[in-house]
Amino acid sequence: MTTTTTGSRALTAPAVRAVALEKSYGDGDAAVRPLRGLSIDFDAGRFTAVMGPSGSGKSTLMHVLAGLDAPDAGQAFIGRREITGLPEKQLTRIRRDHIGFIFQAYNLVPSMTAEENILLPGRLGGARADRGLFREITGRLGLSARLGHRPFELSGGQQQRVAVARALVSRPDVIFADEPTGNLDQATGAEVLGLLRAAVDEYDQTVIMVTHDVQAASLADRAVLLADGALAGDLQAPDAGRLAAAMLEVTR
Ligand SMILES: Nc1ncnc2c1ncn2[C@@H]1O[C@H](COP(=O)(O)OP(=O)(O)OP(=O)(O)O)[C@@H](O)[C@H]1O
Repeated sequence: MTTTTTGSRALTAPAVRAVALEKSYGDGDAAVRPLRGLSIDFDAGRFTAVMGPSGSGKSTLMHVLAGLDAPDAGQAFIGRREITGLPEKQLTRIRRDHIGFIFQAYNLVPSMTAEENILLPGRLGGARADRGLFREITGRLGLSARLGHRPFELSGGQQQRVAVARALVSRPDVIFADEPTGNLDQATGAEVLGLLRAAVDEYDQTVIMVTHDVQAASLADRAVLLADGALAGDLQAPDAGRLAAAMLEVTR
């Protein structure tokens, strides 16, 4: 495995940390508790898959760790920095400078072209995009001919690829990906997973990816399993067979 460190990376291990996170929605009989005292560390420069049954709290965890949603109790850290309770302005800066997101709702700006959407995080931060990297990533994702299109002119899968490119071009310390291959054909999905793997191996970034796909998760260095808002499994160098067995165990 080749690992090139950038030298300027501000984060030290763990890159992301959750401490006793609690989150619930609604009241009384309608209440759901997607996070129930969840604690977990994600080491820097590693690719971790997050698996678990539907409703086990995976997306909620990602939103809380990325500072997009506040927990009811507990703490979330990006590097050494606690993000829980930070004012929105500081959270925005941390997200812009350190985090890339590939979420199920792609959050593309409707009035902007694919190219403008991809370059948006860098523009907000005043950083100049690396054009070579931009061309490589959009080329590998099959977006070169679509860069002038706005989101409504793109298919769901193309919009998802724009969101993937946007999360990668600014080379953030941490990439949170929630089902990043959900809408893609097998070949494009494999390309996305390859880019995420390369972000870790070649650029020392940290990737945390929610997936239901044991094949996709087997490309990760580690897989954690959630059940009922708590940690139910933790596998190093997971293979698809062990993952399928572990998933069966937690869905029982
Ligand atoms: N904003 C919200 N308001 C109310 N309930 C919510 C909200 N977000 C999530 N939930 C509920 O919290 C629970 C956990 O949801 P979450 O999306 O974290 O699960 P998940 O493991 O990602 O599921 P899936 O694999 O189906 O995407 C679910 O019961 C869901 O309906």
